[in-house]
Amino acid sequence: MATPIELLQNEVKAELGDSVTIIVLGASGDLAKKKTYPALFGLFRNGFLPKNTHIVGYARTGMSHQDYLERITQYIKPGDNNEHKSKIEEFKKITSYVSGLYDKDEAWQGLDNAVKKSENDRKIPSGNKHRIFYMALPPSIFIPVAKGVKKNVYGHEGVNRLIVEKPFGMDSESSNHLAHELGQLFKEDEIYRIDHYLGKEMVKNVMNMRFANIFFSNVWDRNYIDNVQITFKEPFGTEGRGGYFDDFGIIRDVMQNHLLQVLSLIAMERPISTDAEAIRDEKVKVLKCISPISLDDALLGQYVAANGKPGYLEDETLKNKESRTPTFAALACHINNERWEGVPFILKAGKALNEAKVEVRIQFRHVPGNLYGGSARNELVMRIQPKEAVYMKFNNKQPGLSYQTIQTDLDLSYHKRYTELSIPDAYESLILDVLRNDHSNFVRDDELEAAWKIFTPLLHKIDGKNKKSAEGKDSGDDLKITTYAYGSRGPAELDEFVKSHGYDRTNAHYSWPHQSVAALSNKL
Ligand SMILES: NC(=O)C1=CN([C@@H]2O[C@H](COP(=O)(O)OP(=O)(O)OC[C@H]3O[C@@H](n4cnc5c(N)ncnc54)[C@H](OP(=O)(O)O)[C@@H]3O)[C@@H](O)[C@H]2O)C=CC1
Ligand SMILES: O=C1O[C@H](COP(=O)(O)O)[C@@H](O)[C@H](O)[C@H]1O
Repeated sequence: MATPIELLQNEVKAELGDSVTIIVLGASGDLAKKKTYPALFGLFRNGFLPKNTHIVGYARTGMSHQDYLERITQYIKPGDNNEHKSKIEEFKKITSYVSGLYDKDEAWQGLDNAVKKSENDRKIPSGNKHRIFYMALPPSIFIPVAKGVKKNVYGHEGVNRLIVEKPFGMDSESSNHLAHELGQLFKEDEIYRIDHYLGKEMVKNVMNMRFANIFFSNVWDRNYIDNVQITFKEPFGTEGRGGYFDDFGIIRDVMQNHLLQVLSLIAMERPISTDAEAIRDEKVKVLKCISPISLDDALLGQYVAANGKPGYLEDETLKNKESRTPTFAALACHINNERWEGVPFILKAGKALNEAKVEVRIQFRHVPGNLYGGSARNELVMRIQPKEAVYMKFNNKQPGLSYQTIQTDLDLSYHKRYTELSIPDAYESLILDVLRNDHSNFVRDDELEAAWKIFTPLLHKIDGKNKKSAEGKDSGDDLKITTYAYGSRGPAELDEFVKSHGYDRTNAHYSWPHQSVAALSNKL
């Protein structure tokens, strides 16, 4: 019987046979060196790339072959054994670099010639000359690059796939424009819009957890769940990325995409199958039930200097030194359907906070007529990072002579349970999905449209705050942006905000990971 790894390898083979050319556009950039090439190496090392693979890097920067190899391997984790080191050397042999412009047909033809030469050198038969284009580029050039590729480098003797990185537009209008332009050039099934959160282990686990466990199905609705929080916390600011970040803000950076994707997996109905379109159909349906976020449901903040760390406005790369762009937001989404009416889904995200953490926290209702008085509410938490875990806060008799009810947990911490496991990076998993032609973990065009509708009115208000009129007023005057200290838990108003949306910590004196049993008994 085939192992899980062999099954995946077989799926790649069924799709691409023995050959593919992967073309990394923007190969000189940050994403390419930090994520794309290390992920490609991971796939190569584990035998997922077809045996006749070549990777061509393309960008404007002139680089020697040696410089290119050094650049693309600098973020590959150094292995502790010779086999790993020799794999890196083998990996270097299957890649080359072409330098050229993004707006000249001759330059693209130069790339096409290099790809054709490589295909001929590898003696790839017609029909198997598959080409995968990975756009690791700034969004400002997505459309011209897609046009150049389609006109000059698109293959006619095999399949073509185009991987696009976020951001997919700035609002509904620009996103629809991008979708329209890409749609003129590539078929929807050739396009893979990456949201790397969909490649994270715990995010991929949401469907398995929800739909492979009977005990969740009957409690997964407004009758049992009081509120859901999806939280993203980073302990560092925008240092060095202020130029990019200021045009986007925290909502466009991680909420409209990463956190909303997680929300749709938690909230969607059961798909008719695990087929990509079935899953994406359900995600679109639930997104369409969410009303645009109102001002009353938003708490926005920007970090200020504290503990020797600079405030957002002190970031040297920031052009607008009076920027009102939020670096923190808590937003309550309301899903107007039979399952979720009255259950707020609170998205919270911030830079320069007190810790690194991404999690989903589902808080259940109080036990009606509880025999044990005011016991704490149950919570189911999916820790996405760091240290993947699923834990359930639940109430239990205090072990020993006491009859008290105490809050404790059922804890599935991956690093304790799966000690031999090394979880692949999200990008590795997603590029493998492209090779297997599985769109489940990629964003469909109508999903994007529905997602932008939820955020665009609020985003336009925020954008208005950065645009002052002649009288010095801004068009977002009714919108408050508060401050919080670098390294804090966020704005002081946050606890009140989540409380006002139902989050209740009465009698919850316990925090995960659990205290030792000895520590508990000492407290008796
Ligand atoms: N960096 C990261 O960690 C993440 C990035 N992303 C997304 O990935 C994509 C790429 O990001 P990243 O690698 O950081 O981007 P970079 O700014 O590093 O750009 C990638 C390459 O594009 C070329 N380039 C940059 N600016 C321009 C321009 N104005 N006109 C033409 N070419 C330009 C440069 O190559 P050359 O000049 O050599 O042609 C550069 O090396 C973006 O869409 C980003 O949002 C998503 C998640 C994380
Ligand atoms: O897309 C983005 O995500 C990162 C966070 O990704 P993670 O995998 O490290 O959780 C975020 O830092 C960045 O601002 C944003 O553009």
